[in-house]
Amino acid sequence: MKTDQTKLVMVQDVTLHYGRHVVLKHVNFSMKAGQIMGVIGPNGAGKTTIMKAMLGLVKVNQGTITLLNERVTPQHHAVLADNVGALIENPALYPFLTGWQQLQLVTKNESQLKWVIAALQMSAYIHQTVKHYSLGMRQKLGIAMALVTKPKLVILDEPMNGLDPQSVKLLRDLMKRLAQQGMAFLISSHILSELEKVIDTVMVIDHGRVVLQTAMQDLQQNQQQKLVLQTTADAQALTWLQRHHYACSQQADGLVVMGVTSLTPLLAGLIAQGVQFTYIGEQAVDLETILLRQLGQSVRGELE
Ligand SMILES: Nc1ncnc2c1ncn2[C@@H]1O[C@H](COP(=O)(O)OP(=O)(O)OP(=O)(O)O)[C@@H](O)[C@H]1O
Repeated sequence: MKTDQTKLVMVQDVTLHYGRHVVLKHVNFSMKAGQIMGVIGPNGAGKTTIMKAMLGLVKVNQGTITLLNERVTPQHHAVLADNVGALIENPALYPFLTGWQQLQLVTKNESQLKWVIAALQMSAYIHQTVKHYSLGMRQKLGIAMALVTKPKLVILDEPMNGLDPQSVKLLRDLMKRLAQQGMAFLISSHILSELEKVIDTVMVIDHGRVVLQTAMQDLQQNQQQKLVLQTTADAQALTWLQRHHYACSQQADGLVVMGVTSLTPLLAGLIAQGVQFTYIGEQAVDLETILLRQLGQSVRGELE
């Protein structure tokens, strides 16, 4: 697989309506090889619909979608066959086939089949008929069908559905490895805490509009650092910090101090007061909190 950095996918000004209901409104984004983009948004926001449009499963009313510079529409989608793997909603599986036989519907290449079965740790049940599979086993098989040919782009709608924590980690690590080899992923999920461990770019859709699209690194860097201190004398420490103009508050996990750029004067000052530390750390800010803050700011920005 080539790690081509040029645009793999371009979605330009896509608008789509079902009857009078406008489901996607002027959606624009692009993806390149090796990118892992997360799509998040409330129920009914349009996440599945944009994925379906990219797969030529629904017709857009305005705008264009291209993959490797070729247009994708319900009538014109040859480029998808060799380059895209997808799992949208529930995997379409034949109950009386075995997992192996299902995978063979996608490819007969034995080394690819063996690779994906080992990568997703499915060998214990791959020769059982699918009607005996649990929800998580079916989901893994659906993911395996999307990955087996190592396509350039993999689209996964809620891939963590029904997976146990071990399988979630397995999938996450696998996606990261494949992305390093150049495979691009577009993934939707409601489990933000899981998504943030794997994606490098996040796109938030709300009411059919892209309301935020940003690199995770930028999102995290823009956040103010928060220091958490647990001490033997919190009240005394708080008084000293406030007197020295630190923005701080007493919270459940300790004293939280915002925007600390240099630790030494703060620690030296408190130690001089006789305060002893039982814990010093950074407060982790999760994706949900960051996004809510960012979205709050952008909504405020629009109102102002
Ligand atoms: N075939 C259809 N005909 C009419 N309306 C549809 C159709 N498919 C989806 N919709 C509507 O389009 C909107 C977007 O649906 P979509 O499935 O893309 O949302 P989503 O963001 O994936 O939601 P969820 O998180 O619940 O999966 C919803 O209001 C839905 O009711």
